[in-house]
Amino acid sequence: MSLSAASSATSAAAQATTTVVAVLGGGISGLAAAYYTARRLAPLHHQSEKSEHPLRRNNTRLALFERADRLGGWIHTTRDPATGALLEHGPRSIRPKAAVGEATLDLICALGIDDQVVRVPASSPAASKRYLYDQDALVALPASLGALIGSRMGRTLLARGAAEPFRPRRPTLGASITTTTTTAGNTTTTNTAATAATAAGAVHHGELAPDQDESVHQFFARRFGGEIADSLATALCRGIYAGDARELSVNACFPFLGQAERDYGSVVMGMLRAKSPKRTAEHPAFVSSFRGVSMISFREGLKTLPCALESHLESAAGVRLARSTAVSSLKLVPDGIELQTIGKDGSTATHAEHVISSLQPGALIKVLEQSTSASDSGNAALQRAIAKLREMSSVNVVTATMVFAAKDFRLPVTGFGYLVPIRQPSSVIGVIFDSCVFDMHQGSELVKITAMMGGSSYSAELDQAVRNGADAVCDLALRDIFVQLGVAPVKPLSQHVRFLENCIPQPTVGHVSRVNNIRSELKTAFGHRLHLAGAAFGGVSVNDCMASAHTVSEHVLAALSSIPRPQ
Ligand SMILES: C=Cc1c2[nH]c(c1C)Cc1[nH]c(c(CCC(=O)O)c1C)Cc1[nH]c(c(C)c1CCC(=O)O)Cc1[nH]c(c(C)c1C=C)C2
Repeated sequence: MSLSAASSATSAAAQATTTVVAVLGGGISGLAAAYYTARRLAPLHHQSEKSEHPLRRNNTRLALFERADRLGGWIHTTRDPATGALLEHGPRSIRPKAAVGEATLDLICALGIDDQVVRVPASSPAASKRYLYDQDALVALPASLGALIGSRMGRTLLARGAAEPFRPRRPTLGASITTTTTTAGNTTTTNTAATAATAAGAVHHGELAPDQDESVHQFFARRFGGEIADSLATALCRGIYAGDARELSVNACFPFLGQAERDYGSVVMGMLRAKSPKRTAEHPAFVSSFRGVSMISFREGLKTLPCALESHLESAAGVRLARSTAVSSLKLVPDGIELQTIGKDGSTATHAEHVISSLQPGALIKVLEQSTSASDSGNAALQRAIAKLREMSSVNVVTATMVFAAKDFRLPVTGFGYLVPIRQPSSVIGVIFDSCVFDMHQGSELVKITAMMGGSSYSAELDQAVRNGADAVCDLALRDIFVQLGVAPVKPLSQHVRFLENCIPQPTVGHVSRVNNIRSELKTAFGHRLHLAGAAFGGVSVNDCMASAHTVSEHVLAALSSIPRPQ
């Protein structure tokens, strides 16, 4: 479909406002998708100023719809009125590593917020020291080879690691995998038929050709043994997904592990030989200045990034940011998609040539349930997409950030924080030592920690505490934290609790094929005009969200084939 055909409004959409691209959702994925798309549409908009080019007639080239009145989604930074400490209620750091991290650095530079970046050097304790609270003891995760050899965990890991290259590869498709694991003294034997997965398409979660899938726990148990699976693997899955290693997919969560096994027959060998793909930086001097940097944030916290994207888009010609506006349905029409939106001024129709959804699966299902394709086969595909989306799940996380006076409370160790494996009874799944990581976000007279609770281990006890209010949640967290840290109980100066509903999508076993399936059904239902971005479809880190937004934006721009690429 040519751009000119697409931008001439149909009779059905005669009353509708028009746009070339509509973005659903104004979290970091939606903002990044809007930014990358608008940036590439902008040169054409200027070129078309003196012409009758459809983009000129179509004054809005990009519209973003967000149900809330605030943009930024889970990235939410505030200041504690009591102590002045900076509070991150969602993600709190970005890793400037690998291609996705470098792309974020380029974006930071392009947005002109490079002078506000704060850095955590890889050599600092915050970057190099992490702990496990396992079997009633706080143990350091070995950071160096020397430390690794000296530690009990290191010896287990080394013994397993040395044996790992000689362990057999995963059985082939259709064969069954038998895993024996030991959890809290109980031995469980799981016999799982290897899941067949299609290899179509590529998202971050599935750049591999996932011919088979298994849980992260099964993978670790098979390659390194039940002890490592029960301790390290369950803690790792909590520390990234607040999830359960027995349910999460190894192909989706740690694609490089399966790839290493496929390519080299061994994770250890694969890791030793792994080469990260080369990427050409847009701002090479800035990007290379982050060698030896492990994590970054901004002087005023992570909100600096969505706020900069928002102000950039606000001032860009032809871009409309519709806050407090929910999309209620989509309808495939001959030359695009007609969106029904509900805002402060009531219901409106918008005609878009392409739609990028960054909505979470739950919100997308609600929209799709009210939507229609153009044919019976399209509507059947739409129903199949909804059914597959319903198979996706996410978890609720409760965060409790507590600020103490440094004179009353000292952490017994420095570092990033600690994780609690599933086998260890605990009300917290992990604790971040915020003031060790970004000391500039609160004065040196304050100590700030964040307890992470819930996720796949959301308990009745936590639920009751949530119902009883913030003090009850903090009391529950501190009851265990003081014991785990081996310090005397002390009252915080201030405490802040957030209930983050469905905040982390869970890429469970079969995720890669599920996502490929949903994408393909939606292509049928919406004639290749509806595109998916966001953490549930492309990876949970801030970097992944922005990288998947970039990829989707490139697909849309390629589809708008009559738009010339800027020189
Ligand atoms: C205890 C709960 C959680 C902690 N962080 C998160 C949860 C649910 C969320 C989270 N952590 C990571 C990501 C990916 C994005 C990124 O910044 O790279 C997300 C969404 C990163 C991460 N955190 C830990 C590890 C091993 C990783 C993978 C990347 C890396 O190797 O650096 C460990 C970890 N997470 C938490 C703690 C307390 C902890 C270790 C001590 C908190």
